[in-house]
Amino acid sequence: MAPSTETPQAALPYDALLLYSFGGPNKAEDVVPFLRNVTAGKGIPDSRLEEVGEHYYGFGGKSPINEQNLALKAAIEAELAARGIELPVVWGNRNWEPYTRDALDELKAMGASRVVALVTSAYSSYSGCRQYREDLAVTLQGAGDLDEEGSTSVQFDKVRSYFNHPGFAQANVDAIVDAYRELAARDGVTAQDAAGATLVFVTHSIPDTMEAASAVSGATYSEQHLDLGAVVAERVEAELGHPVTWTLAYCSRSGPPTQPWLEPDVNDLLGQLSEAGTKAVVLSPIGFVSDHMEVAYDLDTEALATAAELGLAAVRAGTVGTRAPFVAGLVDLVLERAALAREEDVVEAAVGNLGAYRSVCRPGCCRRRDGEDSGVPALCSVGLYT
Ligand SMILES: CC1=C(CCC(=O)O)c2cc3nc(cc4[nH]c(cc5[nH]c(cc1n2)c(C)c5CCC(=O)O)c(CCC(=O)O)c4C)C(CCC(=O)O)=C3C
Ligand SMILES: [Fe+2]
Repeated sequence: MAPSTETPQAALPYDALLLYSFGGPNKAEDVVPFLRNVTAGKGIPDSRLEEVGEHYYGFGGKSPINEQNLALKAAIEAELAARGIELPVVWGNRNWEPYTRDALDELKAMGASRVVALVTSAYSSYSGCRQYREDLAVTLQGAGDLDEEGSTSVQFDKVRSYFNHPGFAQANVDAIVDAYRELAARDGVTAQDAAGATLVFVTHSIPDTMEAASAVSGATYSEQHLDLGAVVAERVEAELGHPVTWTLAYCSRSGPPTQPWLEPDVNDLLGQLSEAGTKAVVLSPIGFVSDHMEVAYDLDTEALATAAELGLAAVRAGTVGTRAPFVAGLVDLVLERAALAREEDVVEAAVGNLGAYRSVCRPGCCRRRDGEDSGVPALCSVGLYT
């Protein structure tokens, strides 16, 4: 943890931090209502929903995501306390309890009037940016806390997309280096095979239309991953002391088969690597911040089984979770957002070539489809319907 160099007021003008996440079911009875919340109006085929339901039932109907968010909340609170910063943290989710509305009620009960929101998605696309900003606006609207001019009884600002923040990058480097060491220590894996393992970054696939629309934020969703991947791979090489071949693959595709989504799927990619003579892989879920169901099922269950069938030695690297560089980085980002709100000059730290993302979203940022005006309001941009 960083030494206490801040003042208790370092987070002003904010009264509270909203840790804003996806949510997931806690028990078998929650699964269907949760999936209904996630997919309302999204045109996902029933067959896909039944299949995803089975992924959850295979884990007793309980997603690990809620406990992981509580752990992250505790880690952020500890980091704030260690730096002597006074800022209460409230947790809310788009798709399950505690809902965004529960968090809003809690914030109002505390008397909070300015809140900084931190979403548990590192990259900029509809799913990781605008969909949260819309949910916030619609929730405030439903509570009678937002008028047509965009005035709110509680004012929300958002921490920028942080995929290229140094803390997120470093926590991923550390997790990948650990994974290479685990691979080298594994029975039956030669030192040469472990050193030659291909580094496969994995992220959530999105429809091509969503990928195209994400360009408004500065670079597309996939380009953001490639930019970070280059930095992370270079640091991994430096730490391991040998070259590393890396690539990017996708998981968790849904939607009808006729709709193009980002490829290659991680399972297909493993097949291609194996055919080309690769003996070992490290799978790094850099698209996710914790080991939730998309990681526990799509990677640990499915992709590791594919690797085993192919005879590939494979280790799945950890997500950033509550690793110290990540948590410290999140607190740095909150303080950066506060300094921007106070209109102070700040250094917005970023690795790679894309530069720091905007804290106030550009008009048209991260729509579901290019040029589409859904008519849904969204907060944390220059206008309510921009
Ligand atoms: C980019 C992205 C992230 C990464 C960024 C981030 O981490 O936020 C992410 C995370 C997550 N996605 C999750 C779960 C689901 N996502 C679904 C569906 C979809 N995700 C999409 C995108 C993303 N999703 C998209 C474009 C769809 C299609 C529908 C739509 O256009 O919105 C569906 C419906 C069924 C299915 O088709 O899989 C489920 C159940 C969980 C919770 C896991 C748990 O419970 O532990 C988490 C963290
Ligand atoms: Fe998802």
